[in-house]
Amino acid sequence: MRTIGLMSGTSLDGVDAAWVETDGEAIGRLGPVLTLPYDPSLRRDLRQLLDRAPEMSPEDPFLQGCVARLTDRHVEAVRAIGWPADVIGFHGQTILHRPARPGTNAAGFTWQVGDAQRLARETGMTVAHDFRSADVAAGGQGAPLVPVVHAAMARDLPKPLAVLNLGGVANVTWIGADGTLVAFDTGPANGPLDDWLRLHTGEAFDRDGRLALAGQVDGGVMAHMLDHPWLLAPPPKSLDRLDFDRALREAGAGALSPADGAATLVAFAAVCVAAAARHFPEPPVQWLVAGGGRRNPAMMRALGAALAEPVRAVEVAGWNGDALEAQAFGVLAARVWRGLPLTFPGTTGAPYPLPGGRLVGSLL
Ligand SMILES: Nc1ncnc2c1ncn2[C@@H]1O[C@H](COP(=O)(O)OP(=O)(O)OP(=O)(O)O)[C@@H](O)[C@H]1O
Ligand SMILES: CC(=O)N[C@H]1[C@@H]2OC[C@@H](O2)[C@@H](O)[C@@H]1O[C@H](C)C(=O)O
Repeated sequence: MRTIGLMSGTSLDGVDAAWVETDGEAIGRLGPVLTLPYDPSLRRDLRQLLDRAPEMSPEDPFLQGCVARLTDRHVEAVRAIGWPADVIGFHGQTILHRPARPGTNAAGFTWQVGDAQRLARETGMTVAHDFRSADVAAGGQGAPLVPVVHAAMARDLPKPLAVLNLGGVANVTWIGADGTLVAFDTGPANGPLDDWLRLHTGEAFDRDGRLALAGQVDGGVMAHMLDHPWLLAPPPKSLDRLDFDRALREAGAGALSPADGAATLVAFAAVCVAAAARHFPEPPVQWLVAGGGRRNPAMMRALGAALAEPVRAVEVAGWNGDALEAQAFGVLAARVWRGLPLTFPGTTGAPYPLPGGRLVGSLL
């Protein structure tokens, strides 16, 4: 099938789009990729949505305005790709993620916003969307979803392999020699760092890790954060973009200088990844890193120091580390079309390999 994948990630920086030929299992021709950045006002409003989502009704006029603007940007991205597709994979924007916590009875909840019908109508293409809710309803974490695509991409690479995505939140996929998948969110990555930069410098992110590289890691804050139960909790596990904000505040991160705060947030992200490795069945031969965090030398240096194995950007394997998630949602759209499972016991804790997602036709 010809697919276009669209991903608007937790960094809220824009929508990534990619054209992929795939049957949902193997990956064929990879076509154009692009990112359409959000203008500062949409970015600010989406960030506000994250804060307000827990108390927000789906009918809220502010929310609906944001959804229309967000969806229009996705329509533009499909038009800018300019290649025809049989199905679009439309992730939407996660504004709240509260999966069921092991050991509790409360039902899980995950909320991605975006108007799939409008996207289908405007593009004239079929749209696959709502990728996470079936998994959460079945007791899974609803994230991460990309691991099955990581495995397809990595078919010919040496195993065991770890693929790490450094987005707003970081997630890892461990792929064993026999195809076993162990995948989960490792911890915060760029999310708290971006917020820190916005607060102290007005910049959207720490370009090239300059601020973090100028600072010192704070031992007191790190000691506090290393006690966080998240690090030892076994997978499956997944995070909301804001899950660590309170713990970081309580650890005193807010009192640090801008540079020391940035250095400490980077160090904590790396420590979370190192802690994640303890949950792998065996060490990987290498770590392949995707997502915007691989462009941050402070982050890559901290990972290199924290991990025993080589850490490399996914480009060494010929992948595109900016487009990987968008490409994955193209592949996942084909899987929705074919009714193939999206999630597995080893990825989200789904009770069994579980299909998900919904399709909207352009004529509806
Ligand atoms: N040159 C750079 N230097 C430092 N950091 C960078 C650079 N380029 C991108 N980043 C970081 O990467 C982030 C964007 O990463 P990415 O697009 O992978 O996130 P996302 O897909 O939105 O998140 P997620 O994977 O959690 O959904 C930016 O917000 C910034 O923090
Ligand atoms: C709920 C949600 O949107 N989670 C995102 C987020 O961003 C990174 C990490 O946390 C990952 O679990 C997931 O995204 C990727 C695309 C995934 O599902 O594989």
